[in-house]
Amino acid sequence: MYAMQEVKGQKRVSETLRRGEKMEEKLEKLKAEEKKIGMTEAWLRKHRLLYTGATRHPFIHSIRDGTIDIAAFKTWLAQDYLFVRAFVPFAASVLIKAYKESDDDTDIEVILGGIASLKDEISWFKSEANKWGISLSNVVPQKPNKNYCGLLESLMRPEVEYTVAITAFWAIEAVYQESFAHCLEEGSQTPEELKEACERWGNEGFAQYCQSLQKIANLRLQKASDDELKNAEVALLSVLEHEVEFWNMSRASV
Ligand SMILES: Cc1ncc(CO)c(N)n1
Repeated sequence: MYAMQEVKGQKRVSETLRRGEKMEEKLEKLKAEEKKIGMTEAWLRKHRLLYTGATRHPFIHSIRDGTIDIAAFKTWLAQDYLFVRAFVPFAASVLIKAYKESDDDTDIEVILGGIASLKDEISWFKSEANKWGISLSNVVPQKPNKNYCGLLESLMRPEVEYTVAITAFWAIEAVYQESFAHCLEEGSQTPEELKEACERWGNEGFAQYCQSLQKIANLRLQKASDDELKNAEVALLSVLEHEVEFWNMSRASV
């Protein structure tokens, strides 16, 4: 009898918590509408500290001020090569979701453009590794890399909605864009031999591609259900956390 009451009590508590979460999502949506900004911008404001942690990491600062230990850069390069290889099937899964769920043809074109440049990116990783004397065939993924690839795997599942997947996709690309663009800004002292790497993600074309992804995500989020909104916000936070861990991993290797 007592146990039954307790179960009912717990149910009530979790129901109340769920309602609270739903109200919070609605509030965020209203705030975004009021400020005439997209949902993604509203979330980046809400989670500013974490976003700054991912885009202004000490690893990035050390590239920008020229104090980077080249061993850390080499670790990052080798590990990111593995990450990008795992990112390709994730991007393909987003493409499939866009084909099935989007009513806007241009979504496919933006995502396809991203996939096409991944082919070029993989070639770049190979020649860059060659330049630094790294053999990519013997690289073992480190724990934070495995965890991040695990997140990609989970987001590839068919039951993950397009809105959630495209939000994560945008966030993954945007973190690199913001991080590496920072290394090329005026006053930066990025070593000459690292500039090409920074250019890959810090260039204007990549910035525009990220904006296109963000626009798609915002349009989808505007029409999303409370559940989708919640899942998309959680996916965004997971991406940011994994990005921080990825930088930490690269820096800790020296
Ligand atoms: C860890 C990581 N995040 C984002 C990108 C952008 O594609 C990348 N190459 N690697």
